[in-house]
Amino acid sequence: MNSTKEIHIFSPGTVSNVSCGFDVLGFCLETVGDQMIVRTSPEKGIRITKIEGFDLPFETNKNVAGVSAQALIDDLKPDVGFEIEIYKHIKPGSGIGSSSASAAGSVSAINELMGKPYNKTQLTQFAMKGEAVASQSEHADNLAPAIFGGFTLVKSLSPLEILKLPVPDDLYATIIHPQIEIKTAEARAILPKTVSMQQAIVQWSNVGSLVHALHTEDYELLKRSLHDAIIEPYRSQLIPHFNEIKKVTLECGALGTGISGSGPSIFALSKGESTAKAVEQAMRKVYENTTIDFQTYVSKVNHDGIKIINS
Ligand SMILES: Nc1ncnc2c1ncn2[C@@H]1O[C@H](COP(=O)(O)OP(=O)(O)OP(=O)(O)O)[C@@H](O)[C@H]1O
Ligand SMILES: N[C@@H](CCO)C(=O)O
Repeated sequence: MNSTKEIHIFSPGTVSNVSCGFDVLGFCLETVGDQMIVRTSPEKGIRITKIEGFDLPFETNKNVAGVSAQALIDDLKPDVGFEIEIYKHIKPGSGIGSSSASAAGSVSAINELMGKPYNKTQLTQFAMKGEAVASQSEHADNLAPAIFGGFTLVKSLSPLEILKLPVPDDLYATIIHPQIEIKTAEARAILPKTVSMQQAIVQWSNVGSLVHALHTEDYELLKRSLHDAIIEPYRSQLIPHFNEIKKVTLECGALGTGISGSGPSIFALSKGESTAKAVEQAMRKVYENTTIDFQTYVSKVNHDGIKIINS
């Protein structure tokens, strides 16, 4: 192949866990994400040639975009190499899938450039190699919604099986991101190694009913399912004013409020944009009375995942 081919993509942020579904549930955001440009090059291998937005490693074996891309080309053995440019808008360590956006983005872009030799599950598998570098554990609950779009459930990691779930039409997410960094690896290290039977029963009942609520567009059931009996009590201690934000957003009409991924971002789900915006104002008020810098977003759930801007 002689001529250079190039693709420009939007790689979305994602909310994983969704309260009750630690390491299995996630959904994709419409308005939050990175951009990436990937092009073929005659020189074989992967090179990260530009990173804008945040200070991240250029070394292919340290940047998740490079690790994922390398996993793909180790399998595909293409007769070209690839240059990757990352325009980062999602702060690393934010809890809205910063590392996943890069890991999912590089493999999806290369797949497009090479004529789609892999399906979405295979792309997720390659991207997991990158995600493992960031969080020191293999999990796919941010990658799956970034690659498949919508709500996803990671049914199993080995073999990797991902289910795409329906998204109720009027569902909106509100996110507040306090500008502190919580590394996924550290937020995992504080979790208990075992859970009680009583906690497990509550949790799997909530996961089951949340999935049913998505299928039936039952917002009231969704509300009764968005609870986390296991992880939240530990991780919420790392997030300033978490309990207050939870209280005011629920008072405003949010269906549920929880930690986005491993935090520090907090997400709420609401029925309707006007409630989601009221929830945003309620969240902002809590941090406006403190010295904490923050950003907020209101977003529909993105149905398609990674988007090709042009190629
Ligand atoms: N391309 C990249 N984008 C983001 N983070 C990267 C990238 N490459 C390497 N990293 C490293 O990954 C870590 C951030 O990943 P981490 O999983 O902790 O955060 P996150 O992706 O925002 O969180 P979450 O998965 O909870 O949404 C940082 O140490 C960062 O340096
Ligand atoms: N499920 C993961 C997502 C963070 O990447 C966790 O909560 O640790």
